[in-house]
Amino acid sequence: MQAAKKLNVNKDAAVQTEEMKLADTMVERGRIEISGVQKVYETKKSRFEALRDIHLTIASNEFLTILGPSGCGKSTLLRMVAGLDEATGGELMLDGEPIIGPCADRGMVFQGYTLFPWLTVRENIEYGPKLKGIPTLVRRKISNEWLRTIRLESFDKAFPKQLSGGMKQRVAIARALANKPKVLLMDEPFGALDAQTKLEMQEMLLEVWEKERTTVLFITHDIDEAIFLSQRIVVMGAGPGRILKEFKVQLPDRLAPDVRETPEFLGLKRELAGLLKHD
Ligand SMILES: Nc1ncnc2c1ncn2[C@@H]1O[C@H](COP(=O)(O)OP(=O)(O)OP(=O)(O)O)[C@@H](O)[C@H]1O
Repeated sequence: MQAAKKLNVNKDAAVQTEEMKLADTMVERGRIEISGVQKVYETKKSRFEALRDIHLTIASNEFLTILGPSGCGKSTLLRMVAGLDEATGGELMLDGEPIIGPCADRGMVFQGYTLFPWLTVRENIEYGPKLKGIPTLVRRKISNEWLRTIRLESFDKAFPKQLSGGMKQRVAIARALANKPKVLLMDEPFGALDAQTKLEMQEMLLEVWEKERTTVLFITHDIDEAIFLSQRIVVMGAGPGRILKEFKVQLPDRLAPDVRETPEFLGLKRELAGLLKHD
């Protein structure tokens, strides 16, 4: 009887754990809703409409890229999602809550290197968890794992000035994700890198995203980069900034060495180039 009871208790606990796991996967984490957003820059003498009537929903765990020419308002939109800038019309929500300012639930990686120069690589990665009060040993485990993922284990004690551009951006990604944000916001993060390093970084980001499945909002004007990385691409046009069209990206095998030569990749590339040329 006792044994049966014990068994039952264990079974209940196991079922409970499974149910909790299931509930966890069902919770929407990192869903962004942008509804009718407008941005007007106004001074006493001038009025400039940077964004008009933007409607966009980014699903939980989605990798979405905004592609568009210089000045179409990509960064303005991303800054609003980050809570660094306010819309002059419309609404932005994260998981059903209005976005009213910056918060640790949105990690950011920009083109300019944004590491703390006075902290080592490991300290940069542990910065967010430390602010959250995570104990030293757990922080060490988190940073060890990230140092392995970004292949910089032997640079743990190095300072940002001792790193190459690509290495700095790897640390910036690790630092943003070590904090377990709901959303990762990336504004041309590889824009300043040489072509080869850029390709390596794109592959690393894809690997990390496959593992973490954080919602990513990525900004670029590089068509190849957008196709390689994204599940969906939203093309914006300028004057005023608005959404022109969106594309679902379906590639046979994204990490195959010849992915950029596949008919799917080249066909989409042609279509995107045509759209950007005619806007
Ligand atoms: N603070 C500001 N005051 C006035 N105009 C601004 C301000 N910030 C941005 N703009 C204008 O809004 C428009 C959109 O700028 P934004 O930086 O969002 O474009 P972008 O698509 O990200 O460009 P890029 O690819 O060159 O970074 C531009 O014409 C820019 O000049």
